[in-house]
Amino acid sequence: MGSQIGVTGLAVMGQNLARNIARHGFPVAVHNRSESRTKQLIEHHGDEGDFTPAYSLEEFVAALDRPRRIIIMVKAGAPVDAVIKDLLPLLDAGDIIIDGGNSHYEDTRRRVAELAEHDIHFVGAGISGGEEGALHGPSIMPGGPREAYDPVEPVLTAIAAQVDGTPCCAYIGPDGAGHYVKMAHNGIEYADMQLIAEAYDLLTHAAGLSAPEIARVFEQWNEGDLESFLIEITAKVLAHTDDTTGEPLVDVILDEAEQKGTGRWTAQSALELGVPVTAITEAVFARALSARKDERTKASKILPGPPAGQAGGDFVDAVRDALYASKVVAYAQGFEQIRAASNEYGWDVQPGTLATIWRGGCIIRARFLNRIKDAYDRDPELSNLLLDDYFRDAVAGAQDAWRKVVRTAIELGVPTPAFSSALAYYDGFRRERGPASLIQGLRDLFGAHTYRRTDREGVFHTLWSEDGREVSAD
Ligand SMILES: NC(=O)C1=CN([C@@H]2O[C@H](COP(=O)(O)OP(=O)(O)OC[C@H]3O[C@@H](n4cnc5c(N)ncnc54)[C@H](OP(=O)(O)O)[C@@H]3O)[C@@H](O)[C@H]2O)C=CC1
Ligand SMILES: O=C(CO)[C@H](O)[C@H](O)COP(=O)(O)O
Repeated sequence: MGSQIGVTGLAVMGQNLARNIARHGFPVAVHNRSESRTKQLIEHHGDEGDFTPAYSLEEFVAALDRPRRIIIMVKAGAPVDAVIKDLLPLLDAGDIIIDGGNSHYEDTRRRVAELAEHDIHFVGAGISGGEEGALHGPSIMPGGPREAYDPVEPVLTAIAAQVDGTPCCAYIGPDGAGHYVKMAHNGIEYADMQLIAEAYDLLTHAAGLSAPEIARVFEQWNEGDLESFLIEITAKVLAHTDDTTGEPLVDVILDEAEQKGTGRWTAQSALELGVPVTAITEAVFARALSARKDERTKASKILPGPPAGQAGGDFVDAVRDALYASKVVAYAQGFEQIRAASNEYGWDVQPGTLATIWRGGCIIRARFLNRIKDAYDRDPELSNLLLDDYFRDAVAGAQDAWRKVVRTAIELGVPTPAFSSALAYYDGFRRERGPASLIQGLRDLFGAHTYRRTDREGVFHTLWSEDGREVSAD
C-alpha cells in the first residue's frame, strides 16, 4: 500500500499541512522542489506519522495510491502552473490535483478546464489559518468538480478545525468557487484588520491611551460580541515589549502595511461585479497610502490639520460599538459580493456554509460568525446581513456611538476610512431616495445618456441645448 495523499511544496503551509495529515493517521508522501525542506521535515517531524519522502516528482507520484491525490502548496501564480506542467506527464486519468495556495480564482477556472481535457480533476481549495492553522486545523474551502472533491473529503474534513463537532471544511461549488471564497475571506480579513487598526489609532490619538493600555481594552472587548482571533492577537501584539528598546513593539514597527494581493483582487472583482464593498476597498487603499512613507513624512511637515485634542465621555465604549457596527457592514458587503459572484458564475455558493466553516481555523474566526450562521439559518436567501433582525438591531443600537466616533475622528483629524465608509454605506443603503437622480440629469445633459422617471415607464432625454423639451428615448 502506498500513500493516500501527497503534498508538494513544503514551506510553512505545506509542511504543517503534511504533518497535520500524518498526525491524523493518513500515510502521506512529501516532496519539495529543493530537497532541503523535505529532509528537514523528515528529520524534525518524521516520527509524527507515516511519511514517504520523495526527492523527485517521479518518486513522489510513484509513492501514491490511485487515484492519486496531490496537494500543491507552492507560491501562487506561475509556480502552480510550473508544478502542474511537470506533474501532468506522470499522472493518469482520474487523478486529482488540489491547489491549496492563494491562487487567483480566474487561474483556477482555467486550470480546472485545462486539466479536464486530460481527464485530470482539479480542486482549487482555499486554506486559511496560517502556519498554526495548517498544523492544528485550518478552515478549508474546496471548489472544483464535485467528483474530484469526494475522494479527498475524508482527509480534508479530518484535518480541518472542528467547531461543535462540525468540520470547518465543506464543498463550496464548482470551478473557481473555492478560491473565490478564500479571496473574499482575505478581503474581509483586510477590512477587519483595517477597522481594528483605526480603533487602535483612535484610542491612541483621541483617547490618549498607550499601547499596553489599549491591549487591555482589546482583552476586554474579546470577552464580548467582538470576540475573535484578530481581536485576541491584537491584544497580544499591543502588549508585546520590544527587547532592544524596551518600548511597545508596535511603536517601533515601521508603519507600512504590505500586501500579497488577495485584498486587491477582492476589490477588483467587486468593481467588476458592481458590488459596493467599500470597507474592503478602503482597507486596500489604506495599505497603499501607508506604504508611501516618504511622501507622508514630507506631507506631515507641510499640510495643516486640526489641533490635537482629547475625546470626552465614554469614548472607549463608543469605539467598541463603532467597531462592531462597521464590522457588521464589512461582513455584509463581503457576503453580498460572494453572492453576486456565485450568481455571475453559476456556483450556487451557500452563505450559511461559509459562516459555518469560518467559525474555526481561519484568520477571521469569531463568535460573530455564529450570529451570521444563525441569520442564514433563519433565511438562506437573505440578500444583505443588515436586513436580518439581529444585525439590524445590533447596528441600530450602536449607531449613535458610531456617529460620535466618526465625528470625533473628523474633528481631530484621525483618518478612519473604513469606519467612515462603512457608516456612509449604511446611510446610503437605508435611503429609499438618494442623489443619483442628479447624476443621471448631469449625464443626460453632457452626453445625452438618457434617464428613467419615477412617475412613468420609459427612457427619456431632455433637449438641453434646444428648447428644454423632454423627448422619449425608447
Ligand atoms: N503563509 C501563510 O500564512 C499562508 C499562505 N497561504 C498560501 O499557501 C501557499 C504556500 O504558502 P507558504 O507556505 O507561505 O509558501 P510560499 O508562498 O512562500 O512558497 C514557497 C514554496 O513554493 C515553492 N515554489 C516556489 N516556486 C516554485 C516553482 N517554480 N516550482 C516549484 N515550487 C516552487 C517553494 O519551493 P522551494 O523551497 O524549492 O523554494 C516553497 O515550497 C501560497 O499560495 C500562499 O499564498 C495560504 C494561507 C496562509
Ligand atoms: O491567506 C492568508 C490568511 O488567510 C495569508 O496570511 C495572506 O497571505 C495574508 O495576506 P496579505 O499578506 O496580503 O496581508
